[in-house]
Amino acid sequence: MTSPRLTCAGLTGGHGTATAFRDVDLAVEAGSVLALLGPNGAGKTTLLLTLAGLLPSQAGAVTLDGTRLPGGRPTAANRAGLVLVPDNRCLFTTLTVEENIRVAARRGGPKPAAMLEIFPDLEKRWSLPAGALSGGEQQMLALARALVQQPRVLLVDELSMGLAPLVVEALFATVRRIAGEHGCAVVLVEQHIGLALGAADSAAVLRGGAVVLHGSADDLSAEPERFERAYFGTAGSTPGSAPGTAPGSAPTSTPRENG
Ligand SMILES: Nc1ncnc2c1ncn2[C@@H]1O[C@H](COP(=O)(O)OP(=O)(O)OP(=O)(O)O)[C@@H](O)[C@H]1O
Repeated sequence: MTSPRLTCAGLTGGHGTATAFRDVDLAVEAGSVLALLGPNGAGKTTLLLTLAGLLPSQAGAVTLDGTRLPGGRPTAANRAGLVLVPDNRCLFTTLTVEENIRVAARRGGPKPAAMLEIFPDLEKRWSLPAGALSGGEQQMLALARALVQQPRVLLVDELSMGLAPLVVEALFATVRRIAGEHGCAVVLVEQHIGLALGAADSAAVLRGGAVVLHGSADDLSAEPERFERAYFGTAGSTPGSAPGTAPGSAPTSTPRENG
């Protein structure tokens, strides 16, 4: 039996001595997408930064293909194949699109132009500074910079931030393609619940630093009331925040509700 591409077990972390999330167990298979959802301040970004080694964990372990990663060591995590696309995209705004990808590329890896196969819209922007791109194009460039590193695990924070839903939908389709064709495991931290569940294989809801619901994306989409209870901690509904109609919502397994 093969181990999942990425796991965390009993992972607890935060900022300094303050704990932002605790006892998180997750597993993501190669080629699949996990959506990490939850209200503001739930601890999603802090968890993602801890998985990427940018913050030290307070307890627990992260493994990649069965090998434990040293906590709090971003370079080691990156060398092992973990690549983070942060919510601020981290582009060099005065460098061209091509230069942005080139500085991220690894020796012996794909050439920057190979990224045009996945992001053809960047071709007409190839020689422009990244700062001159639209928000959606900048997000494509951020993903291209990640992909040129041939990630085994792609961690994406708030892909949808500041973008129109149609642009987000296209980007999620690209992320799905990246997972499928490149066989990497993807963790998406997202506020856009419906679109994220539509793009993901599995999802976890983090609230108050704890995973309160975890299951297949189809199952979570099929049970909006249960999802909202977990997400908001109440039985009430908030228009526009419920998971949208994810495709293929037939249940395949029962979502796990924790508290
Ligand atoms: N740099 C920091 N220093 C200290 N505490 C922080 C820092 N960043 C975040 N926190 C705290 O950690 C907790 C979790 O924040 P985090 O940003 O991980 O949540 P989130 O679920 O990503 O929220 P959002 O969806 O609003 O981005 C919050 O209580 C927040 O105030």
